[in-house]
Amino acid sequence: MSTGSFIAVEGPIGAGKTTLSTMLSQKLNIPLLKEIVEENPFLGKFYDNIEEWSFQLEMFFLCNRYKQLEDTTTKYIQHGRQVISDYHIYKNLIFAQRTLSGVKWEKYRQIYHILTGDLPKPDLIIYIRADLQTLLKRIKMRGRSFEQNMDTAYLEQLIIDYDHAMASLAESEPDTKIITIDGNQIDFVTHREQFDLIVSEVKEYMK
Ligand SMILES: Nc1ncnc2c1ncn2[C@@H]1O[C@H](COP(=O)(O)OP(=O)(O)OP(=O)(O)O)[C@@H](O)[C@H]1O
Ligand SMILES: Nc1nc(=O)c2ncn([C@H]3C[C@H](O)[C@@H](CO)O3)c2[nH]1
Repeated sequence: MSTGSFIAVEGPIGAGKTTLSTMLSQKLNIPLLKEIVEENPFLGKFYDNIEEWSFQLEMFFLCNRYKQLEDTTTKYIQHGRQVISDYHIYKNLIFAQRTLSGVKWEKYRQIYHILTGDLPKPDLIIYIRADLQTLLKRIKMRGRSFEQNMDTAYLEQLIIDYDHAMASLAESEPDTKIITIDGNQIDFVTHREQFDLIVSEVKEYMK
């Protein structure tokens, strides 16, 4: 596998992962793996009642991502082909450790490690950091109905959890390069030159 074969874009809800990974995929002509959102049967129920639906939702995300990454291995990674995804499998733990507790968390944690132990890890993570105001603004602008009454404390906690998770990944997977983008300041959607800077940085790493 060449350096930078597998790129993952990460960040809290509404940070711009899908937007940036789609733009990079088009610009660099790399296939894109996208999260399943609209077809997720538990997401709406989850936001109405987190306690009731969290286990089903976390398992759904985990199984979907497992399947996608398994396919990615055979289709792209084993053949040294580049691929970009709008998530890192580790995000399952970031969310699940907040939404699950007790026996359910323990069961989930064990299943997570069994399923993901041999999945491919990205060579490069692009981490979009953004503060609460920026995320709320983008979630509102995107307008998915089930996200409009999201508890701000949940989102605020996720922002902190993401910072911890990225620091932990940097330590546990030192071979993975992490590029951190300040999503409050850098607007790669409306300022083309800011997107071009990200592209240069990614290309530099992929050499
Ligand atoms: N840098 C940016 N500047 C302005 N608007 C942006 C920027 N990035 C994303 N957006 C807008 O914010 C909204 C959320 O972006 P996007 O769907 O890419 O986020 P996401 O991180 O993939 O979200 P989720 O975690 O829900 O999957 C979209 O409407 C998108 O057009
Ligand atoms: N609980 C929970 N666990 C996950 O693994 C997870 N991944 C994404 N999401 C939520 C965020 C957006 O609303 C929407 C689209 O990303 O789905 C998740 N929620």
